[in-house]
This record gives sequence, C-alpha cells and structure tokens, in this order.
Amino acid sequence: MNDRLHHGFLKQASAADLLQHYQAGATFFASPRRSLLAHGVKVVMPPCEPGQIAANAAAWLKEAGREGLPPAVLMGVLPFRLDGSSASPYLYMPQQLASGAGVDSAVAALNPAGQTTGAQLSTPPLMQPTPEGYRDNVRSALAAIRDTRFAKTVLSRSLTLDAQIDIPALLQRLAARNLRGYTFAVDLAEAEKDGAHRTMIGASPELLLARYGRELVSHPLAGSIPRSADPVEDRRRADGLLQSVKDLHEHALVVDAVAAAMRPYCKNLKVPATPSLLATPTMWHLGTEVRGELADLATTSLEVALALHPTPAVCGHPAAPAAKFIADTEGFDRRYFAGLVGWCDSQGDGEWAVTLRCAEVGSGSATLYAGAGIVAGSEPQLELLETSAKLRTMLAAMNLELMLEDEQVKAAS
Ligand SMILES: C=C(O[C@H]1C=CC=C(C(=O)O)[C@@H]1O)C(=O)O
Repeated sequence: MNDRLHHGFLKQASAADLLQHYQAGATFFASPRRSLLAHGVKVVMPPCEPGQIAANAAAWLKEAGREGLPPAVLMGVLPFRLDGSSASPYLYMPQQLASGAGVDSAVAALNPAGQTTGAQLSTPPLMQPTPEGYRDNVRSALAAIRDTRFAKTVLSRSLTLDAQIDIPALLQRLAARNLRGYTFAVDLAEAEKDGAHRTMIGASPELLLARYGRELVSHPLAGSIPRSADPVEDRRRADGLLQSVKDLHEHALVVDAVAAAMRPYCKNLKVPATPSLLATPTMWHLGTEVRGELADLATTSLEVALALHPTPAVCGHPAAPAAKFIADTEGFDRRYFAGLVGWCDSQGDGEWAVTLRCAEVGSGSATLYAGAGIVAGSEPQLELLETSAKLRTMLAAMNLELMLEDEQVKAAS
C-alpha cells in the first residue's frame, strides 16, 4: 500500500482511491459513510463460544487501544450460524489500514479493464437445490407455517461456477453498480487453515447495525420484487410492493424483532410506522431505518450487531424453529452467506452489513448465494424468481447475467 494511504485514517483518500489500491488478499469494506482497506493480518481473535464473541472482542480492542498504536480496528466476517457451520467467526486486526470517505459518484466511474471472469464457464454451474427442489422447499415451509411452527422462514439457493475470477475487478464493478450499498471483500486465508485461498465478496443492500458515537442505526429489508427494464412496469411493481399485504407482514416481522433487540441498548428508539422503498439495480425492497440513541458508550457496534443476528430477514420468526427448518431443509451450508461483515474500532464505533448479494470465491470457482423470505401467501415460483433476481447482482458484475435467463442451467440432482 502506498504511504499516502497507509497511515491510519487519512480522510483525503476517496473510496475510489481505496478500491484502486485493493489487491486480492486484502480486506475492503465500504459504506455510504466510510471506506476501509486493510492489508496484512496482525492478529486473529482466538476462537470462543458464540456468546463470548462480543465481550472478547471488546476486551481485545480496549487492550489494543491502550497500546495507542493505530490501527485499533477489528475487521471480519461472521457466519450465519455462529456454531455448527463449516465456517468459523473470523475477526482480526490488520497490519495496515487506510480509511477513506464514503462511496460517492467517483466510484460509479470505475471501469476496470479486462474480463471480470473468464466469462466462458468450463462446466455447467451447480445449483443447490434445483429450481424444482427450491419450489418444494417453499411448499414445505408453507405447510410448516400453516401448522404454526413459525410465521416466517428464509430459504436460499447456492450456485457454484467453475470460473477464474479477477477479484479486484469484480470488487470495483460491484461498488460501481451499488453506490448505496455495502461493498466488501474479506480474504479468508487466515480464517480457514485448509490451505485454500478464498474471498467473501459482495455488495449488500442491508445494514445490520452501525454505531457512530451514541448514534445507532439499523436498516432492515424484507419484502422484495425484481426490477423491470420497462420504467412503467418498474414503477407498477414498486407501488404494488408498498401495498402488498403479504410483503408488509413479512417486513413487519423483521422490524419488530430488530426494534425489540435494539431497545435494551437505547435511551430513545425511533421506529417509523411504515416502510419505504429501497432500490438496487436488480431489486425493489421494503426497508425501515430504525434509529436509536445508545445508552452506554461501553457497548460496541459488534455487541449490538450480534444481539440482532440473525434477524428474521435472513432466518425467520420465531428464530429457533425457523433456523431448525433451514438447517433441515435447505440442503447446503450457508457458511458466511446471511452472516455479518464489517468493522469495529476501539471506541466501539463500527458498521456491520448483512452478508448478502455475495459469493465465496476460490481459485477457479465461486459459490453465489441468494434467499427469500417465506410467509403465508408466498408463491413458490415467485420466490424462485426473486432469488434469481438477487443472484443477478453478482452475475452481472461477473458478466454472466444471462446465465439465469432460462432455468435450463444444468442443475445438480
Ligand atoms: C436473503 C436475502 O434477502 C433478504 C434481504 C432483503 C429482502 C429479503 C426478502 O424480501 O426476502 C430477504 O429477507 C438475499 O438477498 O439473499
């Protein structure tokens, strides 16, 4: 990293500067407010019980803050299931850290040279489950909802491609197309000692939790519809989403759970009565920005983020039976998908996004993920199409967006 960038928090660096300095093996995280680029691993937080993660991280950051050596910042990615997953919580302090401004329009101008992928796939992608298997899973979820086992669950799919991915180019394209999102790339080499080199990369639209001083913000999303290229149809879909009883119910379950989890940490909590529309290039979502005033400055962003995780936006409601249904039904390990990714500093400030619209990229292959919330009134085919539209965030950035145009992609049986 050049000297201009690597001395702690140089505010004059832009998000576009940092993206251009990103190389595979580094960690990058950007929000509309701030961007971070970390090189090298100083120390990895030792494994511990899930319930101890926040307290251990806080003690660790306090200690590092006392040493007074920048950067006392911890970065990382945590899996959907904090235990019982093949992926482990990964939090570390980097050797070098550059901080820049939030993502701005200069990022939109980034146009990395060359192919993002070897766009020709050497073998057909592997879908888990198959499209029919996914519709069957939705039908089983609807039966469980009728039996009142839970009110909502979230079912996802994965898509594994054999392709050589140029990770820095992919990251730039993701950031350029998703200016209002949370773009990230976390190198997993130190997280998993199996010798394979993997990166968790994506552009999430969903803020799990940010803390800046006493300001706490969460922006849960739930209730979605794919965008249309036709502006009239696109508007019709957005308006329909705002009126959809099924989607408003799906959304309310998430907002209520987020507000209930934030409330104990807050002096005041503002929860808008109705959701707003949030657009990504591929999707319309219902979103509600929940804002609180933190009661105790000793509470870190990671502690509150972990108190929220997993929200019903990625798991369901109530959480325990919904999570059991996912584990029994989905048919693959979500690993870091639907987990949390971000940073926390020694003041406790930080930003944690939900790990969505993402892929785990290895050498010569990538696994993409997408899910959809299932409530009474969900239709199996529409939920399948919703996951296809969500997969397009990554596929488009890889120049592979036509791949899902028909469901002829050879599926794993
Ligand atoms: C699980 C995903 O989306 C969640 C976040 C936003 C909207 C969602 C929905 O409308 O179903 C999902 O709850 C995903 O993008 O893979």
